[in-house]
Amino acid sequence: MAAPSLEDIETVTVIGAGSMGHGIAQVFAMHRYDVTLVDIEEEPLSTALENIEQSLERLGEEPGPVLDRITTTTDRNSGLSDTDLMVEATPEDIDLKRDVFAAADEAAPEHAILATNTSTLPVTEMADATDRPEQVVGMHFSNPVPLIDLVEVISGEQTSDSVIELTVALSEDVGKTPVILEKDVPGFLLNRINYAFWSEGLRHLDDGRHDAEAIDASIRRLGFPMGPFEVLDFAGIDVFYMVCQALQDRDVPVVISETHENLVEADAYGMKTGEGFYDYPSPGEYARVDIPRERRHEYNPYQMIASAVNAAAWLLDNDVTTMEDVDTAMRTGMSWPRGPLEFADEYGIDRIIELLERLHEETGREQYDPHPLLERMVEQGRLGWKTGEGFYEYDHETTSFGSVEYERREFVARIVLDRPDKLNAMDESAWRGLRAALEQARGDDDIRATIVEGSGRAFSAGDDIPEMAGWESSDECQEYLDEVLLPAIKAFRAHPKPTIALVDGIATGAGCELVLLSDLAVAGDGSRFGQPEGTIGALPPIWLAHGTTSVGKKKLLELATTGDLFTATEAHEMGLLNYAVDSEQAPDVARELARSTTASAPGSIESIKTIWNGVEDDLVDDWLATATDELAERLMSDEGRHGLEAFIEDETPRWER
Ligand SMILES: C/C=C/C(=O)SCCNC(=O)CCNC(=O)[C@H](O)C(C)(C)COP(=O)(O)OP(=O)(O)OC[C@H]1O[C@@H](n2cnc3c(N)ncnc32)[C@H](O)[C@@H]1OP(=O)(O)O
Repeated sequence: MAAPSLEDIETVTVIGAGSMGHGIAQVFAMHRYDVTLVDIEEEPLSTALENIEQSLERLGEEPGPVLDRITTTTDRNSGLSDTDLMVEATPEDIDLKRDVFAAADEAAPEHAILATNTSTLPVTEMADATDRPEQVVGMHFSNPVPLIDLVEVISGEQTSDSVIELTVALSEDVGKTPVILEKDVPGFLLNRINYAFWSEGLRHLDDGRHDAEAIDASIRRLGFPMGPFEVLDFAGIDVFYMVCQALQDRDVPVVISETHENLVEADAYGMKTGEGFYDYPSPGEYARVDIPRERRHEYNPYQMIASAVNAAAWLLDNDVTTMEDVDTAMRTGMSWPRGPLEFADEYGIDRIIELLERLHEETGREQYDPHPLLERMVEQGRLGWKTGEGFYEYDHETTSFGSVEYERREFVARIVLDRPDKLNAMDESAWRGLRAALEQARGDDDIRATIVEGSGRAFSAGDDIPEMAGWESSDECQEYLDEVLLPAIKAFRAHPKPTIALVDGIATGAGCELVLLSDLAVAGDGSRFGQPEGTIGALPPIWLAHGTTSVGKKKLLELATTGDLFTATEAHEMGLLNYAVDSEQAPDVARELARSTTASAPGSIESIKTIWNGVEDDLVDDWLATATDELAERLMSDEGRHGLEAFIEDETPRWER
């Protein structure tokens, strides 16, 4: 039988007055529908009405007209006799649900649609209990129903297309965002991805490598309003336990973590019991957990994202749902700032696979075995932002400026110093290339931040020493400084967008000075910094003129006079870096920093930079000019000649007075 049209649906019967049931009743009643709420006893029904009233008041809605549209009854058959749509919201017990569906099939009019709000059980098995399987559909709301807009619309094996269409229209009519699951797979979309995501976090609590705070801090870092353990505490650790069991029952390879088991055994379900991963003031009383921000780089949150992406790939490759619906569901239903596939494209599909392979090797768990869909994407060059196509398509542009590569990745300009065999030493072509690349980024209104990095094992080892050794007079040196190096430095400082130095390796001499002059800087933990110019008979002009705005005098002079290399941790401690993180995470932390700056108005950022440069110029006065004059002298001195020659000959210079 053809499904009724949206206009034909006027009465809705909700079976079960628990937290989901009363929320569903409220939402339909708020949108023109006459609702009958059914439960086996009076008490849950009166509690449900009280809860609906309170919820409406909190939403600033007048309760009267909405409550007037809700009738309650303990007589299921009479509640169904005149219904256009049943939404079943009873406990997650397949036998119970099949009973409800069989009874509804008897009691409800022939045209009525029978929907289940199950979060995990097979819609098809409920449909089988009726003689109208084509009119049985999954309509999975999210808790709290009045606040979370997602509805998973699930097709059972025989659900008709017109019933799916109608369920989508109904969801939209009550202000919800529907996503469609063409197949009735265990966990549907949300819980399948939630399991993949949360279980990767939970695993670490068992082995003690990371704690809940560190993992929550790292996920918040990506823009999530709450970390996974805060969410589990809020939603109910027991509820997720039931989801895990239901997935297991339906042969999904699920590993329930020991920590999870222990919490459930101890009745520590989270906020509702006052205790879970965190403690709460009293049972049922929510207090936002204080997660220390400084712990946000301890764990790599992309491990959880990668696990979620793998689960999403399974859904896509099995034609269960669409890319857009995966991302919409996680954004709308779980408050992800971006969907898993959007995250994957940004991170790089090749890197997602690398992470998964490592996790698979570490755990042997099937959930981490990279899905063939991801492998096919890599074979096709669909790596995400970096190739202009991943799950989605992007505007992508690459240009070479001599040994400097320019790449536009969404809102970020990526400038790569690319002379890896010379540790990205800055010769004339590199300085000119840097300047041209900055110009390109400057002219692109869509670019909101510029990341400068090096290819290979260095950021940059500094100015090109053989090139410097080729200068024959101070004037030649001065001319180079005035026409090549200083204009590039000036363009770097005056760049209107935030500049972020991303270091993963060596940053010495002018390389270290570029880090000093960048607005923000992130380095991998294996990086080494230094100002060794004195050891080749030269001096570091920018370090001396600008250094004290970041580094104290004693440290600045110690490093300039000894040429000692120092670590990323030391660089961070002395104020040269915003973050020193493990190398694997460094590019992501730099990109996240770039994204964070997009919260500020581009004009404000430009003003902020202008003012800071002015303050620094006042402090620096004309010392940079003095330092470059001095450098030109030094390089032409006997010391300078000897030092440069010694480097080229790979000898230790001998300094005599
Ligand atoms: C005003 C002045 C400003 C300045 O910036 S002056 C330059 C200041 N910088 C320096 O003095 C650092 C010079 N480089 C080094 O001391 C060493 O490198 C490092 C300690 C940074 C790394 O040492 P290791 O890991 O052993 O690498 P490797 O074999 O020395 O270098 C690999 C290749 O890179 C070339 N290279 C390194 N730095 C420079 C440079 N600044 N200018 C030109 N080439 C450089 C080398 O020569 C070599 O090349 P090949 O393999 O052909 O021998």
